[in-house]
Amino acid sequence: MISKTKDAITTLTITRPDDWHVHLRDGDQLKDTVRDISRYMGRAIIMPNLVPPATCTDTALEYRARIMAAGPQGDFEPLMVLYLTDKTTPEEIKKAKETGKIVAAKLYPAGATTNSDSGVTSVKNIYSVLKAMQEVGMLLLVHGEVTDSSIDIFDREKVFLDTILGDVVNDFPELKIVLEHITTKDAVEFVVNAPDNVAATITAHHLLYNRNHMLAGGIRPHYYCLPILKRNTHQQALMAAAISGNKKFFLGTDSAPHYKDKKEAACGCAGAYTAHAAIELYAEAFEEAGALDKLEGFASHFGPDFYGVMRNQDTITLQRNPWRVPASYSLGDSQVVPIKAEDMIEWEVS
Ligand SMILES: NC(=O)N[C@@H](CC(=O)O)C(=O)O
Ligand SMILES: [Zn+2]
Ligand SMILES: [Zn+2]
Repeated sequence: MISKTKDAITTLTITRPDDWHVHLRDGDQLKDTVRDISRYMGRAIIMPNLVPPATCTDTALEYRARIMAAGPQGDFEPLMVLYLTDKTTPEEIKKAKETGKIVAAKLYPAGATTNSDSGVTSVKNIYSVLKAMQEVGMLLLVHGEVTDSSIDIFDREKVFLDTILGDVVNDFPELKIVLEHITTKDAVEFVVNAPDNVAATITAHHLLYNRNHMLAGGIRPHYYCLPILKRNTHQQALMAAAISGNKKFFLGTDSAPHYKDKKEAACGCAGAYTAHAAIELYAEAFEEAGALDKLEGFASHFGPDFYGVMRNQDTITLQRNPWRVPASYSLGDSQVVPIKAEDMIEWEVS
């Protein structure tokens, strides 16, 4: 439901959204990340790239218990994910699935991103695991970048699609696959042309920004994330996909906090924090594209439909009420600098 005064839309009520890709970290950071994610998200897919990673059923369930102990608001439900390694077994997949609390497993090519060193060194090493996932109906979530140092960082997503993911899609026709945080026109086309068991998440920051925001007029480390921001033509292709109404594209923030001093460093960490204003940032992007009416499908319908779970039954309301984002938020015993720090956000969730 949309209300207008004169021409501007002032309130927007949508089915409660879910976040299909988020990093909550662990330890004393959980009180902060869990507070933010559970403000209005119904459910979230919790990424397992902890130190050490959540590679088995027991560690994933223990992590879930720590998230619940951090005191989420409302009926927030964390959906857990197993971190795949070369050593993951089909038996572990079956055990995880039987818990009902672990809904997916994550393929990190070893070395591709933050805390991915224990990831998979060759997708062939996990073919028996992918077969088991296909059989039991567990989703495969993919960080889609090659790690070959000879491949330019701006090409790593496309090369992954061409040399790795295409074969996986062909070899496992019944396996549900989510290509996470897509960043290129090539990825949009790959997903559009793939069968219905292949979908993708899109972050708010890849809709709002391109590599100029990170690199023109000074280097801005808080925009540095992986896959890296691309040129504006790719940003436009992502926006077109997000507002297309195509059910294969849905919300996954990839909100990934790192301490301020770890970002503002000679060798800064990859990851952007957006959970302080997740749906608000998407609303800005959709409004800029003149497509606020497409936000609900993307944020609240297509994700649960693809995962095969019920849509949330209640709603949230966004109001036009511009507010200034703080310079930083507390994160554990330190600080995180959020996206749009000290800048204005147009929308507020009431
Ligand atoms: N996206 C990022 O730049 N970083 C994520 C890892 C990931 O999702 O690839 C993180 O955990 O910090
Ligand atoms: Zn990733
Ligand atoms: Zn991520």
